[in-house]
Amino acid sequence: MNDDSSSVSQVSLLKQKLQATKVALEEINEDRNSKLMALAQLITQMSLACKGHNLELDNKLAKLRINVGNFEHLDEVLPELPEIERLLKNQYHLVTGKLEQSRTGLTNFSRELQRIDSLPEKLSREISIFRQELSKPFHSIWEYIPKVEQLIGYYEQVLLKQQQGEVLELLPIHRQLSHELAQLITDIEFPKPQRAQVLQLKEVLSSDTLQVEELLSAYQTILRLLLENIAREKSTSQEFLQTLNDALTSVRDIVSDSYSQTQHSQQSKQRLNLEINSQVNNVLGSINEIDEISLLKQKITEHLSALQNSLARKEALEQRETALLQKSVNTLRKELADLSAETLSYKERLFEQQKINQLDSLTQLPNRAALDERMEQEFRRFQHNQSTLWIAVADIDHFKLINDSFGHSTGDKTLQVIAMALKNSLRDTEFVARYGGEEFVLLIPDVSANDITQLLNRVREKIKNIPFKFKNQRITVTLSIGAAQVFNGEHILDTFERADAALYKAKHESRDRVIID
Ligand SMILES: Nc1nc2c(ncn2[C@@H]2O[C@H](COP(=O)(O)OP(=O)(O)OP(=O)(O)O)[C@@H](O)[C@H]2O)c(=O)[nH]1
Repeated sequence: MNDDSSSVSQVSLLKQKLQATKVALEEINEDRNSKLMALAQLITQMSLACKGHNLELDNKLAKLRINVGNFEHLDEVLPELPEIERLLKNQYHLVTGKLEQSRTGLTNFSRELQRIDSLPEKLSREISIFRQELSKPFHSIWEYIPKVEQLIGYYEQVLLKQQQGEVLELLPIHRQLSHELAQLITDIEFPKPQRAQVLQLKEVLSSDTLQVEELLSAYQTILRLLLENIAREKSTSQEFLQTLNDALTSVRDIVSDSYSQTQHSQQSKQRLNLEINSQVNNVLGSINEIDEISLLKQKITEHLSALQNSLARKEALEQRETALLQKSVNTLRKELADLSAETLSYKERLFEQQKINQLDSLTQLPNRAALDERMEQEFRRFQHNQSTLWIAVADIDHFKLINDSFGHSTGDKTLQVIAMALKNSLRDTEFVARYGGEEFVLLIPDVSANDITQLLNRVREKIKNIPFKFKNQRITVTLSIGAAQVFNGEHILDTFERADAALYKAKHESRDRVIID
């Protein structure tokens, strides 16, 4: 019994140990599985990181991911591993080679960047340090990418610097060109539809913030406008010449037609005249030869009838000739009337163009070309009549200040108002032109030396009293005027010089005054 009970207890002990071992084994299994799971996850992640470099490697890694995730097929993984390892090694060498190539590329590019002349010194130093860093090899793509970013950053800075350089670099020659162009378009007369655009261009060209691109584009626009005008003018002249040519051709045709018809009827007439003469001779012959009165009567009647017939033909011929002549004359008259209408309209257009060419587009006062013409006329009149003639040069005081304080377009409006006031303060026989900028020239005939100062001071006061109001500010605009009388024996251009010198004096004697030389 005792033996039996001890056997039972031994069996029970063994059972317990077995149970404990089973539990321990299960724990080991679980532990192994969880470690394998972690390993499988690591392999999966790593293989995913390698994806996309090499198709063969990708396939192997995909298979590996599936098999390590499934423990039952773990054995199938083992034979594949050496091949995967070989592919990975190859891939590693390939990537290292590529990285090395990229490093050389970056080094070359950074060296090129450093060669740029306008490279700021600070940037050049930064690139030198960058190049030193590039001397160490890259181990992974992750070292390469930031370097590329860095280099792109330097490149951007270089571009920015160059762009800024281009924008800011408005050389004195550009300023001079813009002023010359602004002056040029003031002197040229543009047709009405183009004027607003030209004034706008002038404003751009006079702006302090002018950019080179704006200057170039202004040149381009003005050139285009001028070419358009030339083409228009050319086609107007061509149209006129064409009409003239057509009219002359048809006149020539009419004249040559009527000439050949005249020739033809001249021959017919000669023939008829011969006929008539011979018929008259026949009558005379019959009178001489025939004595018997009844026979004579019969013969003469025959001759007279033939004569009548010839005369009727001659009359018909002459009527036809007159009718044709009338027709030719009518056609010629019509052609000439058309031509003269066309010539008149062309003359009017030319005259209009001439008038436009002599007007200043901003102020609508006569321009410098008109002034030259008028000066010559007045000078001739002065020489012929020995009358008096004055030249006055008037200049707005501190006009630049108006532009600078209130803008160029306010300056333009001021010029327009003053121009109108100047024009209205003169008599019809007197003349005012815009000489350029804020300068006007007056030609005043038939005024005595006593009256000229008073006259010009009246003009000066008139301008001074214009109630200008800019930006709610009451502004007084004044004029300085210099004047001189044309002397006997002096050329008018010398008088102009003296008037200009007098203006210079007025400017230096605190402005807003008239000085007579
Ligand atoms: N708005 C405008 N300004 C013009 C025009 N033509 C010339 N100007 C400006 O007129 C100004 C003339 O300046 P300055 O020659 O220094 O003469 P100012 O300021 O009148 O000074 P003083 O003549 O010495 O009293 C410049 O700023 C020119 O740009 C124009 O058609 N329109």
